[in-house]
Amino acid sequence: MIRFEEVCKVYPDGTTAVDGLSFEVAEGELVTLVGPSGCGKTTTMMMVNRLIEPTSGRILVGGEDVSRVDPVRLRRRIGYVIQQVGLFPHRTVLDNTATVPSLLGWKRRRARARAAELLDLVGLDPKTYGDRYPEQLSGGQRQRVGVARALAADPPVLLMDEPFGAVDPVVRERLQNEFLNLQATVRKTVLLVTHDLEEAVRMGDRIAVYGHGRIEQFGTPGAVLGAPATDYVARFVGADRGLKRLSVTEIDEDSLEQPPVARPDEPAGVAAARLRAADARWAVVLNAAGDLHGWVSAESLALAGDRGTVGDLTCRMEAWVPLGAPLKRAFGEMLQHDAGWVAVVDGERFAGVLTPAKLHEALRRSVGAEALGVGRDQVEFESVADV
Ligand SMILES: Nc1ncnc2c1ncn2[C@@H]1O[C@H](COP(=O)(O)OP(=O)(O)OP(=O)(O)O)[C@@H](O)[C@H]1O
Repeated sequence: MIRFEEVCKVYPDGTTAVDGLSFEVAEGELVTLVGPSGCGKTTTMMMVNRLIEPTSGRILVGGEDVSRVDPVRLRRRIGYVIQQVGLFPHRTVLDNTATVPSLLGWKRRRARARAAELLDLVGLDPKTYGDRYPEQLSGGQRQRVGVARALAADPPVLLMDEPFGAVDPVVRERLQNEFLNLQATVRKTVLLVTHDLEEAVRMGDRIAVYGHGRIEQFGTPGAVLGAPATDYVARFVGADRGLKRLSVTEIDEDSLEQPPVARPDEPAGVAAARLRAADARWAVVLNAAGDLHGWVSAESLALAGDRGTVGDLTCRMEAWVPLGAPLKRAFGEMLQHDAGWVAVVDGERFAGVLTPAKLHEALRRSVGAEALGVGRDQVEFESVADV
């Protein structure tokens, strides 16, 4: 969808900002460009919408050489989100959002209706915020308007230059997650520039790690963190890449342990005997459909003796995560609840539990698989007991 072919940019003063760049962003893919300050990320991005012209090489968008498209028309087809947002101070939020549809000649009513729809999509109630001016918004809200405006004319391509750079880390993480949810629906082809590796890893389907004017490695976040292609990339991703991998490795069903199970309507004594025989200290409580009710300790079952059912003694499950969530989230839940394990659910269905040992095993498996360049499903590893 976006294709760079041997693109170079040398500024008039002789600075080579981009040096023979070739890569592709597939339709619906989000690629992050990450690297230290001054390595050519912004130059790369601005050549796509012709705010900067390359010295040599070609850039294609949707198969069309951008140098043959009128720049103004081109920019209306490409959403652009920048750190400073660049909202018009004297226009309301609604009018700011409707900018591109209006320029494209949409009728005023249609443009404003579309803008309201987009504000809603980025989490700003158009009735509350639509008539405000940019200065009456928080930094995070302004960024959301920036995203809404870029999406208003439904461009297939979105360029984002440090889009979440101007807000504090907490708001930043929230905006990143909101954007990822949005992207799951709108599926734009996105090129996102950042100097923050965490952001690149969290947001990108693939990451391009920039050295000076060149891509040092282009691959999935897992591959870049797990198997840095060069010393430069290894230094850039840093020694704590194992920890960063927690953010990109998903919890899968194979990584889970299956603890003993009890039913809510079961007599406490029956469950107690079963747990004793299995030498287990607790069981998960599931209903007949396999949905998670909570957990019960062997101790409370033993104390109850012949009185009552498992359901009476069931405790709420505080620490749980959905299947497919990153390992980092499971780790966070364990720490937050001071728990030795965390339940994993697939919708309502209980899928298993993740223990620290299983978490470690899953992490090792994903690092090993990426380093060998083989799919995770093709790899068999020793179990925790063998380690
Ligand atoms: N108009 C210009 N004239 C000369 N050199 C320039 C010009 N614009 C940028 N450069 C140089 O080109 C190189 C790449 O700049 P660019 O802005 O693309 O980097 P970047 O990776 O986006 O950096 P940052 O993260 O700091 O924004 C830098 O060395 C910069 O000084």
